[in-house]
Amino acid sequence: MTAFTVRAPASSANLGPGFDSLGLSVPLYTTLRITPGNVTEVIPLGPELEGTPADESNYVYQAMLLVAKRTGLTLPPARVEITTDVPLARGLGSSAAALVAGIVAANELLGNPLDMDAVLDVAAREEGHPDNVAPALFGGIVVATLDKLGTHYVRLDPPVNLGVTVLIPDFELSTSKARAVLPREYSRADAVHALSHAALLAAALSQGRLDLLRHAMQDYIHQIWRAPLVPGLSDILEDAWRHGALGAALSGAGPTVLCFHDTRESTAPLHTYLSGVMKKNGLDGRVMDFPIDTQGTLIERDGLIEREG
Ligand SMILES: Nc1ncnc2c1ncn2[C@@H]1O[C@H](COP(=O)(O)OP(=O)(O)OP(=O)(O)O)[C@@H](O)[C@H]1O
Ligand SMILES: N[C@@H](CCO)C(=O)O
Repeated sequence: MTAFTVRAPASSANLGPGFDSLGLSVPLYTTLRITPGNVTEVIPLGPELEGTPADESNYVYQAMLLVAKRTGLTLPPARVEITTDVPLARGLGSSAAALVAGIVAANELLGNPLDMDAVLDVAAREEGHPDNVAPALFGGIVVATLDKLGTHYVRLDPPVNLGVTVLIPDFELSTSKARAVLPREYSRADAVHALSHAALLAAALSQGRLDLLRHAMQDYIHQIWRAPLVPGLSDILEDAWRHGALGAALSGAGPTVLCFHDTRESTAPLHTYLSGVMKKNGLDGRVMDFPIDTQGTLIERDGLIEREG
């Protein structure tokens, strides 16, 4: 078998009330170069991956082993080079990109025993929720559920004129720490608020109703509990619309904050506002605009790009 490359995108999960069930794909990428050979080598490259293991305990290789476990097949030896421009532990799905890239690479190495729905199910079960792995695999916006019957999803093409602006603070917040602050139980009023807003948000995104995003993205399930971990978050959720945002949310488990914008409008006022919030809170970081990635995970072999999903 010849060498091949797998590229999986970053993602932003939850989008406010769609906790553990709604996410979109962001065009920053984790890339694996897989070269079949006589020995297995795992080689993380670049500053973002400094400190990640250069052996089979690396999360990417552990993801590859999940396919061997699911199928009962043995992974052939290969050199696995890993690069990424997804910032780690910032709420942009770095672990999901690594997981999906590893699973897709192992599936390819083994002759594709798993179809894409099975790839998603392996990834969602490992991550514990499908809201990052589904958009990382399929691109676009994905609504997904995970339960004992399997992983079910609907992929939406992003509405025209919808872009994202992300504020990526210069500090890490692990998903496990940001989940530990959440309550174990919620009231019926909170449950009804969450499911009605998540349903409205999914419907609004599917119909291109950008006017509804700000209202539909209200959330009391996770953002209020996580706000103390993310200086400035409460202000941004309250005020970003005054500076051109169509809606705002904590991205995944944070600390990145995501705003939707209309691509026909300048995002300069939003950038000025978000940079000001960071400064006021003594934070460094980046504010960046992105389209929503629509390609998801791709395999490239001999210059030919194959669509996964
Ligand atoms: N390319 C990679 N190679 C090896 N390990 C990685 C890679 N990408 C992510 N990881 C592991 O995943 C951890 C980050 O996962 P975590 O779930 O805390 O945050 P995230 O996935 O970036 O954010 P979120 O889930 O909130 O969107 C890193 O600290 C690292 O251990
Ligand atoms: N839905 C997850 C996404 C982060 O992995 C959370 O908010 O904890």
